[in-house]
Amino acid sequence: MTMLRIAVPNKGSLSAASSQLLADAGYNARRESAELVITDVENDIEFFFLRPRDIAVYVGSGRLDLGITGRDLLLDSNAAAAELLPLGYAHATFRYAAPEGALADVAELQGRRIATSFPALVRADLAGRGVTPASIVTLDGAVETAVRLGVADAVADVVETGRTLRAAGLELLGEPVLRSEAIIIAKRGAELSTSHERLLRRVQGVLVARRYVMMDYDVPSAVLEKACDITPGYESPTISPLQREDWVAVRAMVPRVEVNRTMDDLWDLGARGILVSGIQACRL
Ligand SMILES: Nc1ncnc2c1ncn2[C@@H]1O[C@H](COP(=O)(O)OP(=O)(O)OP(=O)(O)O)[C@@H](O)[C@H]1O
Ligand SMILES: O=P(O)(O)OC[C@H]1O[C@H](OP(=O)(O)OP(=O)(O)O)[C@H](O)[C@@H]1O
Ligand SMILES: [Mg+2]
Repeated sequence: MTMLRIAVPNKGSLSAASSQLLADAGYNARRESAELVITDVENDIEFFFLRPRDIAVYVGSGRLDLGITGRDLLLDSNAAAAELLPLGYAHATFRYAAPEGALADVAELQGRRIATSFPALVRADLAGRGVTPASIVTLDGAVETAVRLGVADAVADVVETGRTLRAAGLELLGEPVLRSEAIIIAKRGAELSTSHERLLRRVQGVLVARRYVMMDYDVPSAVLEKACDITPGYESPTISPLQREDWVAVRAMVPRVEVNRTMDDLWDLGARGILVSGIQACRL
């Protein structure tokens, strides 16, 4: 069996969180310095550190088995690669923007010059709307400045907080073109081997452990059904007997963001001894 080969972002917004995710999944993908390739002998995997924008190209060509990149970068690449798993970080939207008060909606991009680092994505989106721009000006970054410097009338760019846009005197135009986040990709149509699947399962385990906590509580049997409606668990809550009659213990996974509301609801229902603990790792 050949070694699994994975592409990992070497720079930018995706880089640190991707290395952390792999480390949490038990892989030795820590770069001491500027290594371009790291071999994790124990797990029989090679990690190739590449520019996020290039990762879809390598994976689409079949030279690397899997890669971590951004959904927006994948869609802009036209590579023969497909999304396998969203990773829950590097969340951003991709949007049009124009000088404040200049344009009313996306249709008014007709006949305008649009600056972007994602020309294929923009071309496809505008074609889908039947809008023909005068030109698409492809820039490497700091796209927001293109309007002020007179090389474009509007921009299409990654927006997280919107701070960069506002600072450049631009306002959003229309709804987001897409919502992006970090994703794992594979060659389109490729069959997944057991070692691919093992890596995906490990990463999924980390994501679930990050998203959920374990909740334990005691509740009168009379309201058990209502309690289980509040904490349905990931699959199904575990119910155990208590020595105290007419009470049971319940154990269920709860989304981290809902922990406090869930505890309030359980308390109001009559549950007591509510304990919350973190999940270190899991396979579900
Ligand atoms: N401010 C941001 N917040 C969240 N995600 C972002 C942000 N900027 C870029 N991204 C996302 O990061 C991914 C990689 O983009 P890129 O490699 O250009 O990162 P970057 O942080 O912009 O790096 P660079 O410093 O090289 O411009 C893209 O999928 C993009 O959606
Ligand atoms: O909505 P915000 O929170 O302001 O974030 C969005 C900005 O962040 C990224 O820029 P980056 O700093 O990577 O510079 P770049 O444009 O040179 O890539 C992106 O390209 C936007 O410009
Ligand atoms: Mg950038």
